[in-house]
This record gives sequence, structure tokens and C-alpha cells, in this order.
Amino acid sequence: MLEVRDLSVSYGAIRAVRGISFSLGKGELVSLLGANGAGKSSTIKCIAGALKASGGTITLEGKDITTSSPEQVVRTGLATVPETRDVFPDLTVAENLMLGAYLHRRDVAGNRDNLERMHALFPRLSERSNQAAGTLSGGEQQMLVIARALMSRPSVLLLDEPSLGLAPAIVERIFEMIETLKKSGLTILLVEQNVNQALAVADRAYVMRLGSIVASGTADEIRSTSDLSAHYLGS
Ligand SMILES: Nc1ncnc2c1ncn2[C@@H]1O[C@H](COP(=O)(O)OP(=O)(O)OP(=O)(O)O)[C@@H](O)[C@H]1O
Repeated sequence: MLEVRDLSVSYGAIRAVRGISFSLGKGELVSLLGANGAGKSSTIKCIAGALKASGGTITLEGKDITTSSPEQVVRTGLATVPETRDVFPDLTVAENLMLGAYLHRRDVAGNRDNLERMHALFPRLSERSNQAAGTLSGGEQQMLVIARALMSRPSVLLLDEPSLGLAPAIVERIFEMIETLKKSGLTILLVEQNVNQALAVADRAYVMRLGSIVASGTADEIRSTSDLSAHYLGS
């Protein structure tokens, strides 16, 4: 579904991502792990079209999206939930969700079905349909940005640090929801600091350090064979 080959990302002289390669098969949940500054968010932003690659290629379902704009990337079937968790604060929950369906705005019946699916997945959003998104709790805003991304009907979902700064009970709920999405057949790339929880839901994982991939394998292999704390904490 998604293939990243020799991807590099630079900010001036800073080489944030140094020729990494990885892939996601259909229906796979793959986690990208690594300490602060490892290059995970830069990788995600580049795949989403928000940052220009300085080298390498990104292919989504056989289509080269390396130089695509963010809108073209969404049209090709990839939705991103950035770690910034940016809702439109003055719009209601329902309006935020409908903005996610912008590409399918003429398919009113399809959007209604999809909205019902989101309400089943996130009952809390359903109860708060008419509430301004800016007044939601952090966990509810995270649910909203995930649901909004799903309204674009992606075949691949990129999740950047969905558990960041949330209370443990909400983190549990977010991970349960990620498992539900995985069971529905969605292909997911999950960037997480929360290694144990990420490995509990992931089929495979890649560990990044200083812009490079330093370990990869199934969740069990990563747990048992790599010195995760050295890679992860940089110690
Ligand atoms: N806009 C920017 N300008 C200059 N350097 C940047 C910029 N964004 C990121 N970097 C640098 O690129 C490197 C990788 O950062 P990135 O945010 O991709 O890492 P990360 O693994 O996502 O970290 P975190 O878990 O803290 O979000 C870091 O050294 C960071 O300082």
C-alpha cells in the first residue's frame, strides 16, 4: 500500500531523515518508534506532502506521491492525523467532521453512512455534535481529528503520536479504537513514544534513531531482539 524508498528530509543543513526505506502491506498496522528528534514527524509530514523530500521516493498503491501536494495525497487515499491535534475551534464537532468529507461533498448518502460509522466508533463525539470543537477535552479533540481524517475515506491512515499528553484511561480508549480500525482492514502507520502500547497493537515496527532506521521486525522480534532502550532513549 505504501512504500518509502531512500527517503531523506533536510531543514537547511540539518539532515532530519537520512535515506530510510520501509513499507506497509494492505491491512497492516506498522509502528514507527524512536526517541525525540529521531525524525518520525519529519517522515510523516513528508509522506503527507507537507514537507518536500530532499531525496528518495514515496509510492501509495503504486502511484508516485513524492512531489504531491497535501490535497493530492489525500485524494490518492492517504489521511494524516498530525501530532498538533488541530481542530477548527469555532466550528462544531459535526462541522469539523463534514470538512473531513470535503473531497466527497457530492456523495451525501455516503457521507451520512460514514458519519454514522464515526458516531458508532466515537459515541462521545456523537453526544457533542453541536459543541464547539475548541471546548472539547484533549482526548475528545484527538478522537475528533482521527474521525475527521477517516471522513476522507482513506486506504492508509498516518497517526502521529495519538496518545501524546492524554490521561491513561483516554490512551486506552484511543488504542482500542486503533485496534478496531485495524480489524476493519485499514492500513495504519502509527508513530508513538508509547513503545509498549504501540507494540501491543502493531504487526511490525521500525525503530528510528538520528534520522536512520536502526531496527525493524515483527512486534515480538522488536521486543525480544533489539536493545530498544538503547535505540529508543539513545543511551
Ligand atoms: N522546522 C524545523 N526546522 C529545523 N529543524 C527541524 C524542524 N523540524 C524538525 N527539525 C529537526 O529535525 C530532527 C527530527 O525532528 P522530528 O520532529 O522529525 O523528530 P521526531 O522523531 O518526530 O521527534 P518527536 O518525537 O520529538 O516529535 C530534529 O533534530 C529536529 O530538531
